[in-house]
Amino acid sequence: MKALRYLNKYFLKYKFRLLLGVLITILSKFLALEIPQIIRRSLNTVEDYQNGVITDFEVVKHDLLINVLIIVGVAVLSGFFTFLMRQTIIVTSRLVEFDLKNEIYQQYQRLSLNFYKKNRTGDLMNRISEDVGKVRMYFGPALMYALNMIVLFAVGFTNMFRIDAKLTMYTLIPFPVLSVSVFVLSRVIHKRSTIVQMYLSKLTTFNQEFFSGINVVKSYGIKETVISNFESLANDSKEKNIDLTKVNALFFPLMVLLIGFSNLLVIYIGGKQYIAGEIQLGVIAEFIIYVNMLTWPVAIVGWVTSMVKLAEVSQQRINEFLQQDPEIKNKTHDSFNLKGTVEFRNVSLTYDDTNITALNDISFSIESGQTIAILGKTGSGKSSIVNLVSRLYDATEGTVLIDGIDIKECNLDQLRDQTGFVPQDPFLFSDTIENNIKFGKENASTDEIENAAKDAVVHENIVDFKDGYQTILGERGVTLSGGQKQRVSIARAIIKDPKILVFDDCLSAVDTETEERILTNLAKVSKNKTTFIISHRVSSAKNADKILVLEDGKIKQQGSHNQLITEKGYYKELYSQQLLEKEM
Ligand SMILES: Nc1ncnc2c1ncn2[C@@H]1O[C@H](COP(=O)(O)OP(=O)(O)OP(=O)(O)O)[C@@H](O)[C@H]1O
Repeated sequence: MKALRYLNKYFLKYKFRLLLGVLITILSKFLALEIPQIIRRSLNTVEDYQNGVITDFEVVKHDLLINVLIIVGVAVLSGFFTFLMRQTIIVTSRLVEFDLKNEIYQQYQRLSLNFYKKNRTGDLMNRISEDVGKVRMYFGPALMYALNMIVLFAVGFTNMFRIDAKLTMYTLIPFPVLSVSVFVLSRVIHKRSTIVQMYLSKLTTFNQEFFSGINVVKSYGIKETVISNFESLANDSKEKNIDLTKVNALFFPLMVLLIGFSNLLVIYIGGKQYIAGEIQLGVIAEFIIYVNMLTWPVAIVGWVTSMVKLAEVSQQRINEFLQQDPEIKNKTHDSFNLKGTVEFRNVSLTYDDTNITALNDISFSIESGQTIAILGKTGSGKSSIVNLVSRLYDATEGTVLIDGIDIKECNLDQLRDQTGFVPQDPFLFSDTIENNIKFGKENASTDEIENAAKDAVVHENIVDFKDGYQTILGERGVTLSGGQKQRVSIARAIIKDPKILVFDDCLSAVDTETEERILTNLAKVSKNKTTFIISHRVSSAKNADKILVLEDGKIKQQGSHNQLITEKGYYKELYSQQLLEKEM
């Protein structure tokens, strides 16, 4: 129950609604328990008439009519209260579900990139859907049934004892057997449903990865392997579901058997008492109704226990995420006027999941408004530098300074707000091109959008589409080429008009002519902006104020284009090689 304590704040938040629900439940059960008593009275009246205690048939008829009307009235009222009970308690559980989902989603937004690398997407989705669903069952149905049971028991048994203590004792004989067997069954059900849940998670993750990697699956012709892997996973899942169904199937017959046994006892013992003249016929009828009314709540004890247990496991899984502190914390919300000077002072970065040292004692600086190009072989650490500038990661050693202030002391939201980042592998949402660009500036005008697209040299491509800027991308619509995607995401960064612009190898998929045009536009757009350009091409770097050449996480060369082409090393080699390619 420890994990579920987390939810107490929601009990407090919705206390009035819940309290109302509790009152309504009590009232509805009180009403429902009136019915057996009225039936007892009716049968007793009939018996009294047969025995000559009541002689006037009209009195009997009148009594019976009144009782029937009361039963109908009570049933309607009890139904109405049951409706209200659901409206209060179940609706509250839906509100809690909504709050909890939002809370988890907000936490997902706060958590750092490392968190997403450590946890699989299927698992992240399951916690926000399946697990929250289980927790809702604790808040809604479990609470409602538990309340139902308590009221039915308290009132029902009091009534029974008051009428006939001996018959009540006999009637109760099967109840302990019932509760123990239900409890044992529920435990087995609980264990098996946890396994079923685990397999469901595995299937979700498998499918999610399959859909994301559909291109690879198709192009590598590994359809058969994927189908067979899916089949084997689905088969395991089916086996586990059948295991669960088997115990579930035992549940109902067991209930019917025990209810039948209790009924038999009432009829046998009650019958003997009736023959002995100790009770009237109506009491037997009343008891039979009680037995049927009370057996289900006993069975539900086990069900509720298992619901609470499942909710506990789920809440524990949710808490694991909710209680995780983001690795990248925003220490301050003080606003600052970002100018864009960036300095790396003896910075090293080791990714803690892979233990790879991507950067090793890096020092350089760049003034506000300047452009820096970073070149180097693949894996040399280029992206890692810009990851630190956007504070997607924190340096393991050394300091990154923005405007002379340690980046960890800067307002993170503002820093990211003032940074336009075009990643190596751009991501576009399944939305219109316009909205994908506007993502950089929500209230951008049509002119601003078009200008950004023109600067990114993608406007001509967009207007060629039938729906122009309203063209839907992704799963539901058009698939852009790699180069078009890169340029739409460049437009998204440009429209943001940030202080720091980062282009992480985002011109790799465009031809050199388009690259030239984009670079010319960027030179204009990035005036007064600090710009990072990561590239494998000298053409992207040559106009930069400063060029860094990285090798194995270290700065090998540093300087301007004119300096570096005279220096022996990677840059000169690359320059000569690319010059040769151009001439050929
Ligand atoms: N998020 C990460 N987590 C763990 N290791 C990483 C991560 N990003 C990069 N690395 C590792 O750090 C090293 C440097 O990678 P980085 O992406 O900075 O190189 P790069 O020069 O940008 O390469 P490329 O030109 O191929 O994009 C590589 O060995 C890579 O495997």
